[in-house]
Amino acid sequence: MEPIVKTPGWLDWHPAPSKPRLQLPPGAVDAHCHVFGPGAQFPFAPERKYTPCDASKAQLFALRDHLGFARNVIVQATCHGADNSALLDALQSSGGKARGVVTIKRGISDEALWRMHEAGVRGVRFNFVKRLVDFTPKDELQEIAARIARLGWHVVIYFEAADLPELWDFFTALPTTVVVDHMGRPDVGKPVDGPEFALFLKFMREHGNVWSKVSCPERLSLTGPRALDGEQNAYRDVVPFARRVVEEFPDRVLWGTDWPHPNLKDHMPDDGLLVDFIPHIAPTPELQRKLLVDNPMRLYWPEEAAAAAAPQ
Ligand SMILES: O=C(O)c1cc(C(=O)O)oc(=O)c1
Repeated sequence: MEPIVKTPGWLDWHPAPSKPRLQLPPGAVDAHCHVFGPGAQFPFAPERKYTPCDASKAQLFALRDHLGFARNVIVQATCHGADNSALLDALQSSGGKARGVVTIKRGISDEALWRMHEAGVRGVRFNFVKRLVDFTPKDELQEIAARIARLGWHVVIYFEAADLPELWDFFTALPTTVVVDHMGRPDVGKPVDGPEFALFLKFMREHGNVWSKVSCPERLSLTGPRALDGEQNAYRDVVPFARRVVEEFPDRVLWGTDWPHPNLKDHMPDDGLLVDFIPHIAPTPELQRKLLVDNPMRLYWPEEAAAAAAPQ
């Protein structure tokens, strides 16, 4: 087999993340993270736009325990295309502590979908970020959305803020819960009260089925400071955007580490300090509990969330 060569300039995940100062609420969920390979066992997709380092399920579960999370939601990374084997293997090894979001093509059989459901899959990801994927026709995505809606799954969408106007009609016609990755990548150099972010807030306000991950400050920040060397006030330029979303839509927000942080160009954050970013955007224990426990449990482990809410 050919040796696997990482994309030039690739940054590997932080080798020794700190212990967060924030004590996470019991049952906290890291609701956006990935596994990469290992490439020798689960080859990367031929159509991929980058070749990452390996980031295995064991390494992900070790990070979960180190940071104090109880569960993970593993999202199919684009470097694996529509081959979800590494993700499904991770779900099956998680002892019920991980659920997943896959990428699929229209030819998939009902039986394959059902096997994914049994492994813990609860969503599909539609990606519109051009540097990551080739274009998929909207009619194919609509067909997939209609099929997975019947399983009670949701659609995760990844796009950049400038593309929201063009994608609006497609997104607002989706028949499921819709979860936006990384707040739709706002340009945080623009004002939080400006028209671009106002459109995103309107998207959430007018559509009660739209949720947002308030994740990836390390990707969105233009001025830092970086979550390194004990910095407790990292990525200050992202805070007003994420806090606005958390405060206006406290029951429709999720948070995740985004480990192992694909395609970061200038630094790799300390994941412990990323956790310490959370109180800046969700300042009260109640907001933190919704963001980290109640909301992800309702979406990914609804049977447990319902049982916990039922009168004894
Ligand atoms: O911005 C990115 O580069 C990125 C890539 C991927 C992926 O390749 O799946 O996932 C993410 O959540 C973010």
